[in-house]
Amino acid sequence: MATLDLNSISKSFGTAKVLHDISLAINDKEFVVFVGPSGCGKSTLLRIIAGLEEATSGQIIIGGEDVSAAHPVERGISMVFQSYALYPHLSVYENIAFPLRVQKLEKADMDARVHRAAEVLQLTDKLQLKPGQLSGGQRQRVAIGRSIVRNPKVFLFDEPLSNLDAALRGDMRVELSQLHKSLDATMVYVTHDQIEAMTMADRIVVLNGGRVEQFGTPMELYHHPKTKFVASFIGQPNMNLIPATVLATDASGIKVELIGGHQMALPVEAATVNKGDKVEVGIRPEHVALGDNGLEISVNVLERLGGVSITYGTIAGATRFCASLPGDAAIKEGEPMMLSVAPQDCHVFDASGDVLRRKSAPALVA
Ligand SMILES: Nc1ncnc2c1ncn2[C@@H]1O[C@H](COP(=O)(O)OP(=O)(O)OP(=O)(O)O)[C@@H](O)[C@H]1O
Repeated sequence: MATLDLNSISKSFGTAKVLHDISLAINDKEFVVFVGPSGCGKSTLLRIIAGLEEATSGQIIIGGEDVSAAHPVERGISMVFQSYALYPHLSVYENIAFPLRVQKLEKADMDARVHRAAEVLQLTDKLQLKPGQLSGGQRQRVAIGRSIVRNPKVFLFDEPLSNLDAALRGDMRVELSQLHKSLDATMVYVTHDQIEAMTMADRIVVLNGGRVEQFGTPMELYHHPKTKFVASFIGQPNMNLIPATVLATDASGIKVELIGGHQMALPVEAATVNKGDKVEVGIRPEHVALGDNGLEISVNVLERLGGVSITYGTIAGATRFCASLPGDAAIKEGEPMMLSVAPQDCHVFDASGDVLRRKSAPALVA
């Protein structure tokens, strides 16, 4: 069993507190991704799990055992870095075997483990080559091979794909997901790329300013973001946020007027807002349709991608609005378009950025 529990982890560098009381329970064999903007503390948290950095307070529990004070090599973890950190003068075989030589493993056992890792990573015919003769993706696979042979309880990845070009990153995402399935291992993966997070994770931790904003499955974060920060971080293109004023509240929801004058009845809990309050209504670009009676958008730029038409424009001449419409939508750059959106697809955020919980029943105020 390789569960990983973080109990109230905090970290300060001098007077700067960069991690605030982080507690997470990661399941055995789970693929968890830490995501967030630059400087939010992702790498520091990963390095604390690895034992490369010491937490100011809190505990790291791996497989039920408190390893907070243990040396990195005693924690049963293995870390893959963004820079592959391969030895250029050693062959692929020797690079993968390196940690086993340090452990003074018997030759036959070492040979078997290196070949098994090479097979999983499709590097068998590259074992005699030097890193300089490999592509970026192949080098990263060698670095992963070096971590596989140690049979760690938990794999840690720190932005392992960010040195690769976009196409190769896409291929490696798929390979890493397959690797996770074939190794049946617990993996923690750091990235600032929300597409990597959405496609690979069983669950995602969204970090913001050293705090956990939300921990959930990709679809929980997409459909039920708890904060404006999560809502705008997850999903591509980003969620639109439209300033609005609360006109009325009652037991069935709230009625708002969006900037530009469009009024909507939205089925959300009204407990934390009052008439006259400013809120923001979040609408995903893919949750709109061309319609007669709705939001009026001036289209500034139109991108036709074949399968979808993406428009960038404004509401009321100021608030930016992006729409993603299926196929060759009947719209033109420089012209206004009317969009409709279903109330149940709207998210409402109060002035502090917290979401107003959606009501399960779709009853609306009149
Ligand atoms: N050794 C250090 N000494 C002082 N401050 C540090 C140190 N390491 C990190 N920090 C600070 O801690 C904060 C979090 O850094 P961290 O590298 O964990 O962020 P990150 O989310 O991984 O960012 P990025 O995506 O840019 O790598 C930053 O403000 C950073 O400046």
